[in-house]
Amino acid sequence: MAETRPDESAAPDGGAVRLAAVLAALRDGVITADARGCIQSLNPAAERLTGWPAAEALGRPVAEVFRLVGRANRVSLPGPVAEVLASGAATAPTEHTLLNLRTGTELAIVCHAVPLAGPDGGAGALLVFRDRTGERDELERLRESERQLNTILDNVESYIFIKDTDYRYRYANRAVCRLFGADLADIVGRTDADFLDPDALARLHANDRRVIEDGERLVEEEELIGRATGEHCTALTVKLPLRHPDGRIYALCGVATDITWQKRREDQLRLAAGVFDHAQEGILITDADARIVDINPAFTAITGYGRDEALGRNPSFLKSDHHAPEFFADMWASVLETGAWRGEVCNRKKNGESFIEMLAISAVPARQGGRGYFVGVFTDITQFKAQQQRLERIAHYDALTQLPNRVLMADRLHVALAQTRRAGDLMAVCYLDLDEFKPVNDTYGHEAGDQILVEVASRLSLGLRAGDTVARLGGDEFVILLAGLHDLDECRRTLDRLLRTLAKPYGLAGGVGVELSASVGVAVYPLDDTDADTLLRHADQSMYVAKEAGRNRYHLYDPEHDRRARAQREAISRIEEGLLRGEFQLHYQPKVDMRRGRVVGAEALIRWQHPQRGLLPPSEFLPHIDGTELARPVGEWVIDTALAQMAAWRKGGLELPVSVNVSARHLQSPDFTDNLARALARQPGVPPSDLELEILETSALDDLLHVAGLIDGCHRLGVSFALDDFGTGYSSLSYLKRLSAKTLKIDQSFVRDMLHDSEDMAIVDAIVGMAEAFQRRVIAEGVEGVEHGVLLLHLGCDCAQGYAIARPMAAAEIPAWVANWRPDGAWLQAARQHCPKADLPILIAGFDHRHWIDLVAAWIGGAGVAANPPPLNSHACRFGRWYDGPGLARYGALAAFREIGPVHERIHALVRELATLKLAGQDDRAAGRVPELLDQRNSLLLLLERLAREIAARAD
Ligand SMILES: Nc1nc2c(ncn2[C@@H]2O[C@H](COP(=O)(O)OP(=O)(O)OP(=O)(O)O)[C@@H](O)[C@H]2O)c(=O)[nH]1
Repeated sequence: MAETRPDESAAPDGGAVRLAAVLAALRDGVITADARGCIQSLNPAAERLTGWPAAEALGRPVAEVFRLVGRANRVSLPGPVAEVLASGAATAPTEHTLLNLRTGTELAIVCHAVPLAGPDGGAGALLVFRDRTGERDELERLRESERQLNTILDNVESYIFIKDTDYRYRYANRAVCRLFGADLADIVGRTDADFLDPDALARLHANDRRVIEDGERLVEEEELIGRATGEHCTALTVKLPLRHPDGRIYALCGVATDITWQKRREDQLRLAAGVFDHAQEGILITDADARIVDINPAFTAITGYGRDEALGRNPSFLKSDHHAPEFFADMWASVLETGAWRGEVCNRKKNGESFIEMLAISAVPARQGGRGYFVGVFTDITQFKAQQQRLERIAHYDALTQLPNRVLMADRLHVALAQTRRAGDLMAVCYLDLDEFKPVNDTYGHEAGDQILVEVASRLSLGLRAGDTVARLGGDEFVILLAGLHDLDECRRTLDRLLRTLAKPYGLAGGVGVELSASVGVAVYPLDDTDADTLLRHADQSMYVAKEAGRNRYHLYDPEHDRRARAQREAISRIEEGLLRGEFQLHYQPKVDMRRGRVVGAEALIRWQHPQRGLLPPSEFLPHIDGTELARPVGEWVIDTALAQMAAWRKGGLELPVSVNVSARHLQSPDFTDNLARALARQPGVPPSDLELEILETSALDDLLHVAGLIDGCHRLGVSFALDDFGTGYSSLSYLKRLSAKTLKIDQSFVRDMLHDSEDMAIVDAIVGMAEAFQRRVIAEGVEGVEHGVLLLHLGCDCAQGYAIARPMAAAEIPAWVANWRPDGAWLQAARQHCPKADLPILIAGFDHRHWIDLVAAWIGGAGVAANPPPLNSHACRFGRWYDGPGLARYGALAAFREIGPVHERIHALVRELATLKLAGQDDRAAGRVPELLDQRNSLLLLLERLAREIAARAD
């Protein structure tokens, strides 16, 4: 702005007028102030800008009219006039905000002041200011617009950049910065070589040159790969030259859009289209209304229908009559409900041929606004199905008879079993095997055999109900499943009918007729309540029973019999295991000569030290192996062990003969004698004569002659035999005669009861007599009381074995027992005394009385009255019955006999007294009188002895 110098005007009037005109014309406000800072003049622009008319403003301080506030902080400022007046120097133009007091309007101004000499010669100041509000707003608008542009540029996905003619970046938006991994400041001034992968550089540069040098506008696809970030994209780049107004190119502007995703999508679509076109599977696409909208070439290849024939139609035009309408209804229900369906469909081709396809339908959900569609993919599996059916036939049917084979039969059996369980009726599994089929084959040839098998299959099939199954397992074996039976009779009737049918002649070529029969094993569920496999096995087992029973019959499986047989097998195998594990041991029961007071031997008795059940007697396990193969190894173990024990005792100075029990099975094993010889040889210190073999007289020695020979063979080795349990068999006499056993062992049942059973005594007496007659030794088993021994001695049997002598004991206890054993006094006395057999009843009457007294004493001494008392009537006790009966008849004439009666009566009277006391609860008083009772007993026994002596004396 030009300085106003009114005081320097050469022509006051003209100059003043011109000056006023100039001032009036100026757009800048001009204010002059005197040295005090009061306004001297202001031009119209100043009036307008400050809002102060000159008339009001003149004379006022400048600061009142021209009020300045800071642009940023809005604090009032002193203004340039004050500065000039204070400093005397001009101020530089400064931008401010001028507040116009009058209007409240805020203006942006630029102002400066210069010193000014007033007309009075005093100092003053000239203030010049211009309204810049319009310019400032424009600038603000420009800045705002730039900010917006940057925001847009930085937030678009596209890469936007400007390069100068040296191909250096002048601008890059944030997308570019991201791709380059650099800030804008680091990009500006650099070239692509600094940021992009070298591979793409040459092509990019060529494009840039076409724009910069040739002025072309390019639209190109470019690969952009950030060197630092590795970020990669395919971009569609638009590059255009930027020109000066004169047309010169000064820069290149590029906008690159990332089309990577679109490219991929395009690739995918291309791929999908390729798959669609080249797939082997037929593909059809329908709209939501099931109208075909597309098919692929394979569809045409499979069905024969071209696009024109298929498009717009419902796929049901392919359907055959194979499926019911419900099939398709279900199919679509599944597609709509689950979005998919998969299965086999039989359709019809254009040429009318039906084919089977494996079809998968998928519902493709609707996009926004759309209705979705369905895709069906199918493969022609007709060939495969045919092959599968062929294989299935081979796998499940017998090629010769066309009957179900074992596999299909097993399947049917499982199903039938489940049905039977549900229905609660019976099912029979019948295992049928032709009888003597091999000879038919051998005689008439394999082909004839085949013909018969086919005929058998046919007869069986025709003879059954629809629900039954007949299957051929192979060879001449068939299985028949009879389901829904109400009772066993129904099963029997069917089997009888089948057997009759099969027994009819089979006609062969040349008029030959062959007759055949069959054997059938039958397991009936649920009588045999087991699983399918086991039923079949049981039927098979029963078929063998039918064969063994004579063929041409059926045999029903018996579960209980099988259970017992199984238990038996398990027991045998456990015993075998026990033998291997050394769980068996021998105990020894001494045998004595009661007359001479000598121990004459011991019987070895097997025991099983069972790990769980403890020590088991032979009755617990030997019956299981009786007659089995295992009898031999167990028997051999017994002989070996007994011989080893005898050798051990001998070493300790005890020479004790031992007898062992030998089972019939063991004895009759072919190499028995040889094995025995080897066992003896293993113990050379033991004389064979010390070993005695006890064989059961009852053990059904089938072949007496053979056994007799065996016994003789063993005798030659020096080993003797005893017939055990003698008297219990049917042909004891015959055995005695035929077998050269040295010893007879009287069975303990006779010995035990002979005191009370005169018949048993008679048997014992007879056996002793026989032994004497045949010159055999005799020994009694089961001697449980001293009286048994006494009676045996009187009967002439000196040797005995039994609990009254010793129980079986461990081998280690035997030497001490032998050393300490003494015979009972009664035996020694009986040995000295001769008692005619006819008078032995006196002896027995004595035993009876003694026994009765023992019972009475025990009853009286026992607590309470729980047990019944022995017979109290003197004629009811065994002694009384003898006395009144046989005794009176034989000895009634003897005084010694008659004396006995009153004593016997007194004893009974006393016992009745004691019983009364006991029953009255006076147990102690009753017990206190027992010695009195024993005294009276002794008196009676003395009288009996006297009677015996008297009789003996008379006999002498
Ligand atoms: N023809 C013919 N024979 C067969 C076939 N399969 C097996 N065999 C014969 O059938 C016979 C079966 O005989 P077996 O059941 O063992 O004996 P079997 O003579 O019937 O005597 P048992 O069954 O004891 O009454 C054998 O000779 C086999 O060679 C076949 O497919 N065709």
